[in-house]
Amino acid sequence: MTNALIEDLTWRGLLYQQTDEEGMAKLLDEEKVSLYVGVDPTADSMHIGHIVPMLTLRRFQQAGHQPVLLVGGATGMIGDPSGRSSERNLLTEEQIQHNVDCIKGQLGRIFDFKDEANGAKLVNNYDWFGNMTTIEFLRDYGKLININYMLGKDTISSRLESGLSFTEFTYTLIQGMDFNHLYDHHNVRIQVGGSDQWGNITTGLEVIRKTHDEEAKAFGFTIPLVTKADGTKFGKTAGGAIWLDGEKTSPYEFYQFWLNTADADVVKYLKIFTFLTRAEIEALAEKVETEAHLREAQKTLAAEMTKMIHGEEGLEQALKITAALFSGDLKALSADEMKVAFSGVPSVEVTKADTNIVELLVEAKISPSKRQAREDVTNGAISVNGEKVQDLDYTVDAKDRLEDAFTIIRRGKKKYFMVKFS
Ligand SMILES: N[C@@H](Cc1ccc(O)cc1)C(=O)O
Repeated sequence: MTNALIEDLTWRGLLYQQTDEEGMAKLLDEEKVSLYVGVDPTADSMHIGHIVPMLTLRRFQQAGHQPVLLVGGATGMIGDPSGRSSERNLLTEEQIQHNVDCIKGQLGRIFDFKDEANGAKLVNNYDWFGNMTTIEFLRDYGKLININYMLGKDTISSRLESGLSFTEFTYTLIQGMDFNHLYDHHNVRIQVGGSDQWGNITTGLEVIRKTHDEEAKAFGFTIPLVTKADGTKFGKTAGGAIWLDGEKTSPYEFYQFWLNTADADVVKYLKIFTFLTRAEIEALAEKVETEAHLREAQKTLAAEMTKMIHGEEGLEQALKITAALFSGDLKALSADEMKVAFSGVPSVEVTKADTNIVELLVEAKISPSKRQAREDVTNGAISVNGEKVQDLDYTVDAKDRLEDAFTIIRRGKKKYFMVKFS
């Protein structure tokens, strides 16, 4: 019998390396298990790369298994060298505590913590490392792992030339001890991680093997790196990473990020990121083939993701701003929404408070020359805060300042500029 969950994960392309494919499938057929994924609090928000293993765990939860989410209060203080070419800077304890709190809040948007049978559990590895002594660490755990074994790991060997501190070198053992701890105390049988976590996951299995008898059975698998068909890096825009925190990446920007997915990637992302069913995704895939210009798959992806992370309200705001920018009619937007809508547009500073529109266009380099600026105005190509301005003598002044701070100028159909007055 094939396991329906495994079949679904395979179809979604979520299984990369597995320590024991058959063993894990058998386990999942026989029992409801607990499984875990960890995240280090290196920032005060997760970004969309972090959520792929989380969403995968959520799929397990929907199938009746129990997710255990580890926030690395201890490991965050050490720094995982996996997938990094240089040593990390250490964060202070206060920063880490703050980050842990922020991340915990975000996990609530993805998981169900309430279900009596298999509600998600949250753990922090600082709870078992905070008071461990050096002697205990070296005698009880250091002895379990051979240096040669550790040097065999890509994440370690690849850093030997460029430099790797003893601190980061031990990271894999610390994470391995987590797996062992969760195995013993939370009955966790499977660890999931991004593709760079293979080395750390297998160290955990090694620790479990060494501290238990033959009967101990634990598994691990990694998830492939999310890629883009054009070869550029997924999840990054010119403005940086796409964060879950709405203050860092507004719901509108978040929505736009997904909406801009290429046709070549959109079906893959629907599988990885959404909880739409196979039939629903296949129907959308069909539309990418037959009526790609309608971008229904992208719109669905963007709506699903924005709703998941920012709720109905966030989605509504994103749709409202999107519609306003598309039609050029900004009147429906509040000053606050204007700020969100234009946070990504080029902002230019001008010095004079009250400026003739033509001069302003030139000074802010919105139009390339004075002649062009005049033409733009008379042709009706210029609007100020969404209102067309065709009068060459128009003065942009305090009445045009949104929140007393900025003015939105549009040139042509889609080019927006935020003008600030200094
Ligand atoms: N090392 C993982 C995070 C992690 C930390 C502790 C663990 O036990 C598991 C995973 C990462 O950097 O993504």
